[in-house]
Amino acid sequence: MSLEFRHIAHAYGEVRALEDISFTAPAGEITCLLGASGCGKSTLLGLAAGLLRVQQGEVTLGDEVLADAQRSPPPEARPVGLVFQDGALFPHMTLAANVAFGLPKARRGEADSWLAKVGLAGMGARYPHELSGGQQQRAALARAMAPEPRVLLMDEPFASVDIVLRRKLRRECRILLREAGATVVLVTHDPAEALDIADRIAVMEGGRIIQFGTPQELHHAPATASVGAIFSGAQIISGTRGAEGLDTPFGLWPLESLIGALPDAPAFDLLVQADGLVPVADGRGCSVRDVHPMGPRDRVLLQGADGAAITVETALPVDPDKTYSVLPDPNSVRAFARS
Ligand SMILES: Nc1ncnc2c1ncn2[C@@H]1O[C@H](COP(=O)(O)OP(=O)(O)OP(=O)(O)O)[C@@H](O)[C@H]1O
Repeated sequence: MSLEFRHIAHAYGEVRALEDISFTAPAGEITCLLGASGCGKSTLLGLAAGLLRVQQGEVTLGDEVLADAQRSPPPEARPVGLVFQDGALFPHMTLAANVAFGLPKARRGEADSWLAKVGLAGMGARYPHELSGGQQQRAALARAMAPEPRVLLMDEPFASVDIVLRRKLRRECRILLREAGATVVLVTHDPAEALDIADRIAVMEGGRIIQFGTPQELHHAPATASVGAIFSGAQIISGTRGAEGLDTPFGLWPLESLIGALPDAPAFDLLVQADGLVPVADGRGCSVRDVHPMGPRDRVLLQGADGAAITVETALPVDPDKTYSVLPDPNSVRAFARS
């Protein structure tokens, strides 16, 4: 059952947190809300969960209105499971009791099998303080999934887990969620996390969605340079229209380096990939600040005369005592008009 947000706007007094948000989290898929702190992710989740009242617009589940300015059922009356950053297990209850808490009496015996699904087989008799942070978060996931809610809302669910375990846990979590067929909306500020787990991503900035799409769609046609920059190795540098191409702090770039045509504007945000750039030792003034060997390639940080920096990943030898310019590969740079 898909969860749809229609023309949602929200303010906390004078602070406008969300402006005309519309998107659909498709049934059985994982949709990530991705954006920097304060962009409105948790507010959006809170409106669907019933932690906040809808002020403007509506949230629908399938054909039914879940909440609008007139209707705001409490969280427990919504067919929605919630998982928060800290798991928030009941500390005085065993894991099995935690998981059984949301189940009808006849189904309470299922708690142990839900714990087994998240890799906590045989741990039902333990208390939350007897578990690691990652195990607590797994238990919280089991508790949220056990009642088989049609929708699962997750706010930074892996944030309190250490980085090594986080990746493992979110990949396992993705498989479990897909198998359960739940419609999931997951909040994160970490682009790598969104790309790792999401079927679709809503990229948010300043209370708005600037692009909604699959990771492939965002990669192939980013709406802004900042959307393109969520991918590893991507970076944004400044450029202006020159007589024979683009003037950048790292040299003159020919128009052939562009993907598509140059927008009609005097100044640009240029989206470039670190492994699509070639360092050229031509004494043009970019100094070498760092050369970091990373296996097959080196990661090189070059600094232009104006202080701007660019990262280049290259298999070519780079001499820290020389100065360079940087040349992009043909068809590798996306130019966005600078507002
Ligand atoms: N209770 C509140 N009272 C006043 N302003 C609030 C309140 N809650 C959130 N805000 C403001 O609303 C905006 C959106 O906040 P929200 O928590 O939804 O963002 P977020 O993207 O989830 O941020 P984070 O990643 O830091 O949790 C921010 O400007 C925030 O300061």
